[in-house]
Amino acid sequence: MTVQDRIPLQNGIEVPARSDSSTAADRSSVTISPTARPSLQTDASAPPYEAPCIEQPIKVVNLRTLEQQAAKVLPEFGFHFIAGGSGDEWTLRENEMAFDRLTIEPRYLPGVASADLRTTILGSAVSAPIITAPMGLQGLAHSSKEVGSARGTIAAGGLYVTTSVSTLSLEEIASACEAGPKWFQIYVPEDRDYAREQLQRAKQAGYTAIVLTVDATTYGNRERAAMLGLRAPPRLEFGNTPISPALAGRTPDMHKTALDWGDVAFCVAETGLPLVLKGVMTPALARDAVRHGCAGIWVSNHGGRQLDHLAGSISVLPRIVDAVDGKVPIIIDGGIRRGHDVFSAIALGASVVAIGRPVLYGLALGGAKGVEAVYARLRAELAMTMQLAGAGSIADITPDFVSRAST
Ligand SMILES: Cc1cc2nc3c(=O)[nH]c(=O)nc-3n(C[C@H](O)[C@H](O)[C@H](O)COP(=O)(O)O)c2cc1C
Ligand SMILES: O=C(O)C(=O)c1ccccc1
Repeated sequence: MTVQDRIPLQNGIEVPARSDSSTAADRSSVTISPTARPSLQTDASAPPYEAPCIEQPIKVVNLRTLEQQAAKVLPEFGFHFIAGGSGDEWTLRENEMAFDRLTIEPRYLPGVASADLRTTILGSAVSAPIITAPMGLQGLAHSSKEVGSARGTIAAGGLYVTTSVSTLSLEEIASACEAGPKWFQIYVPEDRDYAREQLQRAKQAGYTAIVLTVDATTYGNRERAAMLGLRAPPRLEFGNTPISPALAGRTPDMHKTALDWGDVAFCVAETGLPLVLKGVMTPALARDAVRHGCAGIWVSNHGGRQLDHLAGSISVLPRIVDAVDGKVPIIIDGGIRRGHDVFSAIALGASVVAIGRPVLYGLALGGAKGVEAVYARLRAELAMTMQLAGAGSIADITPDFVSRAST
C-alpha cells in the first residue's frame, strides 16, 4: 500500500502526490506532539512555507466545493492542516453527515415577502446568524493572515473571533475589525501572568467577550501530515508573544492542561467581560456553565480535530438547548456548509452558527474578498431557504421546521 492509499478521501478530494524531495529520515523529525505543549512541531530543515497571496473576489458555487478549489492553491501541508481532523476523522465526517440527516418541513402560504436575516448575539448586531470561528495560524492560509479573514468577516456584517494562537497580534486583528464586533478566544497559557497579560490586552483592544475553549487540553491525534509525509514549515509565527519584559521567552502555545472552573472564574475576574464556553458537547457541562455564570454556550467538537468519535455537533444541540432552557445564547459550529444547515441549527435552538474551514478556503482563494464571497453565498442560501420554507425572520425559525430524515 502506498502512503497515499491510506489517506481517507474527503468530499471526493484526491490526495495530491508529494511534491517535496525530503528523505524518510527528514520526515521522521516531523512529528506532531502527543502533548498539548507545544501544539505543532516545526521542521527547521524544510523549505520556506509560501502561502497564497492573491486578493480577488471569488466565485463560490457552494461552500462544499470550495474545499477542492482551495486544495489547488494551498501548499499541501497548509491544506491538510486546515482540512484534516483527528484519528479516523469520523467526527469530521459526522459533523456534515448529521446535518444531512435532517429534513425541512416547509410552511407554505405564510405571506412572507422577503426574509430578514439580521439578528444579535450578546449585544452585537450581525447581518445574519453567521460568525467566524476562531482559527489558529492563519498565515498558513494566506499572506494577509488574520487581517484578511477579519476584514472579510466584518465587511460581510459578521462577528470575528480572534484566537490566542493567531499569526498576527490580537491588536493588529482588532484594528482590522475596525468598528465591527469581535471576541477573543483564549487557550489559557500555563503561566498565570502571561494569561493575565493576554486577557488585559484583549480587553484593551476592544474585544467584547472572551471565548474559553475547553476541548484542547492536549493536541488531537492529527495523522494526515504523517500519513502523507508532509513536512511542517521551518517556523510557525505566533503574533501574541508577551509584551511585558518580565514575561520574555514565554511561548504563546504553551497551554495549561489542567483547566478547571477556576480558569473560567479567572478569565471573568480579569476582564469583567461575558465569557462563552467553547467545546460544550453535553447537557451536563452546559448546565454547569450556566451555573458558573457563563454568558454563552458554544456547542462544538472543534471541527473534528480534537477527540475523535464525539457526536456531530448538531446531534447534541437539542439536548443542550433543553438543559440551557433559554438562560444564555447558544452558538454552534462544525460542518455548517449550506443555508439549510444554518436554518436547521437556528430551528433547533442555536442563536447563531460559526463557520470555520470555509472562511480559510475563501481566504486562501481571494484574501478578504474571498471571505466576503463565502459569507455572501451562505447568506444567500439562508435567505432562499427562509423564503421557500416560509420564515420571514430569524425569530420565525421555530423547531417545527426541522425533522429527522426518514430514510
Ligand atoms: C485550521 C483550524 C484552526 C483552528 N484553531 C482553533 C483555535 O485556535 N481555537 C479554537 O477554539 N478552535 C480552533 N479551531 C476550531 C474552530 O474554531 C471550529 O470549532 C471548527 O473549525 C468548526 O468546524 P468547521 O471547520 O467544520 O466549520 C480551528 C479549526 C481549524 C480548521
Ligand atoms: O488546529 C487547531 O484546531 C487548533 O486549535 C490550533 C492550536 C494551536 C495552534 C494552531 C491551531
